Amino acid sequence: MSESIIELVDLTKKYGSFTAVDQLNLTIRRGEVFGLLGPNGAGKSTTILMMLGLTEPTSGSVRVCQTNSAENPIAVKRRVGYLPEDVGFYPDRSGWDNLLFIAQLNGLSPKEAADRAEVLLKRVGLLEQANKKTGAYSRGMRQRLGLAEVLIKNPEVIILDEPTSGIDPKGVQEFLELIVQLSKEEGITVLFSSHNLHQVQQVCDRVGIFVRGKLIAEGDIHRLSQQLFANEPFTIYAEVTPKQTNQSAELAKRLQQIDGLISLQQDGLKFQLGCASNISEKIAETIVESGAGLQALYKREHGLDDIYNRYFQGGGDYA
Ligand SMILES: Nc1ncnc2c1ncn2[C@@H]1O[C@H](COP(=O)(O)OP(=O)(O)OP(=O)(O)O)[C@@H](O)[C@H]1O
Repeated sequence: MSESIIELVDLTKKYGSFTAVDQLNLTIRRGEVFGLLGPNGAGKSTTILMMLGLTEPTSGSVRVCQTNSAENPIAVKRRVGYLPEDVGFYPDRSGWDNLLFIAQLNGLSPKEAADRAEVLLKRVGLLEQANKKTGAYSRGMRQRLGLAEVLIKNPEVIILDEPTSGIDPKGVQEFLELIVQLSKEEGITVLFSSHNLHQVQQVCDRVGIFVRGKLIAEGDIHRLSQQLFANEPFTIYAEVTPKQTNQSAELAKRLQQIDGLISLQQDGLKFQLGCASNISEKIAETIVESGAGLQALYKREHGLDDIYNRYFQGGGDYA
């Protein structure tokens, strides 16, 4: 197992009597893409600010790249790149000028800065628009330039806070692909904070579900799914065309008698069957024997949206 690069131990942040982050324990390993997932106000940004040493924990500790962020924020800042939700640029200067300025602030010589800026603008797909003023950049272009700025100091970790909000679907896809590439090809650890389940599911190796300052679940999606849906690991979907009236009600009764069927939901001609094992064959047989037409039958693994919804079922506990 690779070394841990972010370690939070009993990390707590209070604003007066309000607890924004509540005894958080989390370890993120080098090279992982970790998704911090949670609704608005869950405490994601506060946790990120503590990782960066930009706000002090009330208690507990946070170490990033083996450095205590509260005690030595400058050392952490040198090794960690942070892309906030909205990056500020000089709007009447070009992308190239903005990037060069950041490179020089990070101590690169003019030659190093120019060389690195060219590599990074190419990497984020902005080389052709490098001379355009950033005031005329789209939201997607701004985020890609922001990523280039973050990468200029060769960080070991990048922290992205809602990086794709407001970008069009194609731009989102390109941005997500870039993140995966950075992680896989350059071994950069990525912390991706978002409330977009599908994006997190697409790029993250592991996720942490965060609600009201607490981490209520953590792990890879497959394992979380196994934990939560232990009794019904399979969901099988069937679509039928009844050939007689009332046939679908009759079919529902028959399906309910199949061994291994745990739950059945019906929406018109569509059935959703929670099953203890893969009983697709038996389901198909039952439908055909009932005389109804079988239009479609497919099995789906539980995804992050099922996991998230399951945690929020009965809401009061978590939401
Ligand atoms: N400086 C502050 N003073 C008082 N309360 C704060 C402060 N900063 C954050 N909070 C509160 O702490 C809670 C967590 O906020 P935080 O911004 O960390 O959540 P989040 O998960 O990042 O949400 P979002 O996705 O909306 O940014 C919220 O209830 C917020 O109102």
